[in-house]
Amino acid sequence: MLDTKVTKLELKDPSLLETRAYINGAWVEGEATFPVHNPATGDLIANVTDIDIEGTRQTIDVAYAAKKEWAAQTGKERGAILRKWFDLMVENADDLATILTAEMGKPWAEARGEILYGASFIEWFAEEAKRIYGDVIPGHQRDKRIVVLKQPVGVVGSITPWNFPNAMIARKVGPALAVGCTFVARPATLTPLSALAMAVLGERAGIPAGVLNVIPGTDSSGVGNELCTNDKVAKITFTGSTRVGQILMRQAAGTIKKMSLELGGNAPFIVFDDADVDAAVDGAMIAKFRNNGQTCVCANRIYVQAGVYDEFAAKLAEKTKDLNVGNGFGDGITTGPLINDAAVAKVEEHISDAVSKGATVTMGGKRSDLGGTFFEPTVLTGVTRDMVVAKDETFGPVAPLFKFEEEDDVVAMANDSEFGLASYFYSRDLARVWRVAEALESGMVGVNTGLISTEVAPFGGVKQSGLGREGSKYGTEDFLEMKYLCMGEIQ
Ligand SMILES: O=CCCCC(=O)O
Repeated sequence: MLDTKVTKLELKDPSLLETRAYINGAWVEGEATFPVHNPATGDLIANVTDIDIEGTRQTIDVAYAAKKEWAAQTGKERGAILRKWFDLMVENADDLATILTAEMGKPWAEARGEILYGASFIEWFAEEAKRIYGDVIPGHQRDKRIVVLKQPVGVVGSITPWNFPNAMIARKVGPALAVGCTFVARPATLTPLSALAMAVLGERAGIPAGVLNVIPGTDSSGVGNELCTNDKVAKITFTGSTRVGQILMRQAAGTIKKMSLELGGNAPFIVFDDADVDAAVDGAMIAKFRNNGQTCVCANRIYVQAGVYDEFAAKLAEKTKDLNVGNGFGDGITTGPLINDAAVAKVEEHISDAVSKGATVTMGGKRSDLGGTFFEPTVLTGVTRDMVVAKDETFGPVAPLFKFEEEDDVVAMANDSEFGLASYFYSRDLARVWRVAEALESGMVGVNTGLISTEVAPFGGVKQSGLGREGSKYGTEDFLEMKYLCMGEIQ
């Protein structure tokens, strides 16, 4: 039962809980609002301004008008503002985490970790702002010199998901603003408050009017379509499902926009006989149960070689017992609720399909006694290729264990997916480490680790997991155009 009375959040700085849209440096109250609820309790946290297609169009105009002046600033000037923004995020990490947990459900400590992770992208790109280098190419004729300039693409439209309401925006807006683009952010309808709180701090950091705009709302497909078809938007950056990514790509084709797409995954996690099994169990716990399994890089298929299968399965089940499911504000909680009923239904379908085809539930397997969308962390053994979990991303706390015999077979099974975002494997054989790392068809490979996300590395996928990379020294490239000057001699 969803509440209709707003529940007050305990914040050191209550002004961070902003419910208005942020457009052209002003806080805009819309005529319509929409409710944001805490998925752990159903409590109403806020009624947020609902920006429609017309409001989106006006915001794009504003961002378009602001782009010339912002691009004219030096990298050092833009970087200084971003650095201030980073400092403010870190200073306010507790409150930002409280807002994040309230709207998304992840445990408060994990939410705080996300805030620092998000902030790290702002810091990284504050530094990169000074390093947008061009090139000088030796001329192809005696009287010619060739110079390559890197210029900001212009207005960036950003569409981000509910599972990382801070970090997914941070790693898009950081590079965009660093190189001189202006930004229109459309946060997920379920989690707009983290994005608005970031904008509050962005304003305090001195981001000029029109450069950063945040337009929450409910008409996701209408606003997405406007961002993708509006001539004034030069680039779309999106994190979300492959299905929606395909729609956006089709819509953006009409105006040939640059696209960065960080889409679905179905990550294999492989444990070879020669692995350190305890380390592999620890890695699997992170890769599988981080954010309650609701992460695009979460391990979705766990392949364990026959010689260590039983040991690994027993140890993983034992560790899973330590997870503590509950309201993310509770002490010692490691695992929050799933985001909504549809997420629970998908998890239940995947488990019942696997069990109907012969899998065994060795841990969890059902809704938690806490009710709502809480679900018991689950381990399944005896999982086979014909089960839905082998093909579909579960996006929930289910660890399905497949048994394999040969390296070639497991690499073939791991690659037997239209997705190619992340993969993980554990082995102590150096030759195998290189062989398997090179053979896996994914943009990122965790070798003897279950956690690969950092601002210093290029995050992104191959195949239908997306286009482009976020973070790292490569992270600015998708926000830049290259222009070459062919310089003739002046006679
Ligand atoms: O769902 C995708 C979120 C990616 C989180 C990360 O950076 O690890």
